[in-house]
Amino acid sequence: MKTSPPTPAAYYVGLMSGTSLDGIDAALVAIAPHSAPELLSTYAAPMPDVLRQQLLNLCHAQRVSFAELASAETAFCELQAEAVKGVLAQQGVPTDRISAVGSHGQTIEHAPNGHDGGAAYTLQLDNPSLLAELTGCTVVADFRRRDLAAGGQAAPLAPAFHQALFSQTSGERLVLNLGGFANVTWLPSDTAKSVIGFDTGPANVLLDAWFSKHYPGRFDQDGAWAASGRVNQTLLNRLLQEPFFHQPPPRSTGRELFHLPWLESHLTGREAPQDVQASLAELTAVSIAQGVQQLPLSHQRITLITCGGGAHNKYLMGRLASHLPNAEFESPAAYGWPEDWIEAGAFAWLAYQRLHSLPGNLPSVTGARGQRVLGGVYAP
Ligand SMILES: Nc1ncnc2c1ncn2[C@@H]1O[C@H](COP(=O)(O)OP(=O)(O)OP(=O)(O)O)[C@@H](O)[C@H]1O
Ligand SMILES: CC(=O)N[C@H]1[C@@H]2OC[C@@H](O2)[C@@H](O)[C@@H]1O[C@H](C)C(=O)O
Repeated sequence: MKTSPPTPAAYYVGLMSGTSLDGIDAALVAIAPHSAPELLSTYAAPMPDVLRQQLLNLCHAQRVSFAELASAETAFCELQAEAVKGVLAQQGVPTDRISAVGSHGQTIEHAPNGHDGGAAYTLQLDNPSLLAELTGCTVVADFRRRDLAAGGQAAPLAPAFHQALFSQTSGERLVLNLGGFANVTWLPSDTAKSVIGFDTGPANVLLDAWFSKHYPGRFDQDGAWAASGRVNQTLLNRLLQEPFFHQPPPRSTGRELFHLPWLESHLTGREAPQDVQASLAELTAVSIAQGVQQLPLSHQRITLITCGGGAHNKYLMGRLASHLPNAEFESPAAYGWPEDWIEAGAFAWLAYQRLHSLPGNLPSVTGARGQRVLGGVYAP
């Protein structure tokens, strides 16, 4: 009997600029049916200070002009094009080998439940038409709004990719993303069961904001400043009263809720700054541990695959280990995916799903009425 040759892998680029606004990550990914996506090369385009400030001004802005919006969007798309060209040059791959670029865009506001009874929305700044023009690649973009239209939270989307990525391995696992916000994915060992995933709350967003208020630089390297402080239990308890932490899934959040003024509204002004930093790290660790405790874990010991920039924060990882004593921490690098590239990889995979008319969301995670094909296609 003749067997047909295996379908060769197609190349996709995933672009992610997360809520930390530290830069645009580009991942070149080889994807073939029935095998785990393979990471071929990576490129990080750092966010220039001017663009970062422009984007921060747009996040939960009360008043903004269309000219400011357009200027930030154009600069953002130019940086995305630089990231696409950078990741291809790294591997010597010509543009015409790329099936599509999956672009997440920059989240500037996320209100999946609406505000004050208004319509639900999630806003990602992006210009896929310009990106197609600048790169000469097919671009897939606007991944979140179809899930929202189907009654979902539009986030987190990465759990579907986590399932695809780790489907070749067996056993119950958790994937934890420590980005600006933290989200957790439960992959059951029994594949007949549904994946569970949700945002647990802030991860780096408040740590970065409080650090930058006191020191030059964007983040507390290895959590050294937090480690020099002591957790203020009264402050921590006050922060944990935020209703988001007590909502059952599906749930997702963003900068519109957790921002510097939110933190400052809980301070008396008498706290030592380093104690506030330690308490913020504790808030992240405790809210993640509380999220994990809600999961229907079938084993006492659990493998926790940790990704996102917060995985480099030694102090935060130590606090997590202390609140999750039964967890065995594993790096996704063991699967060929270093911790900083999973989210960009997710948007390469979502572009693949779109071009093959396959669903991108998991209704068990987002709460959507059903599976949906996510994103729109912009020809080169
Ligand atoms: N060595 C380190 N020590 C402490 N923190 C670090 C270190 N390296 C990275 N980080 C943190 O990781 C953050 C960037 O993480 P990442 O790129 O995963 O976020 P993101 O993609 O913007 O987030 P999100 O998942 O919310 O979209 C930095 O802002 C910083 O807070
Ligand atoms: C609306 C939005 O951009 N949400 C981000 C954010 O960053 C982490 C967490 O909050 C997650 O919900 C999501 O990103 C990842 C890529 C996701 O959708 O899975």
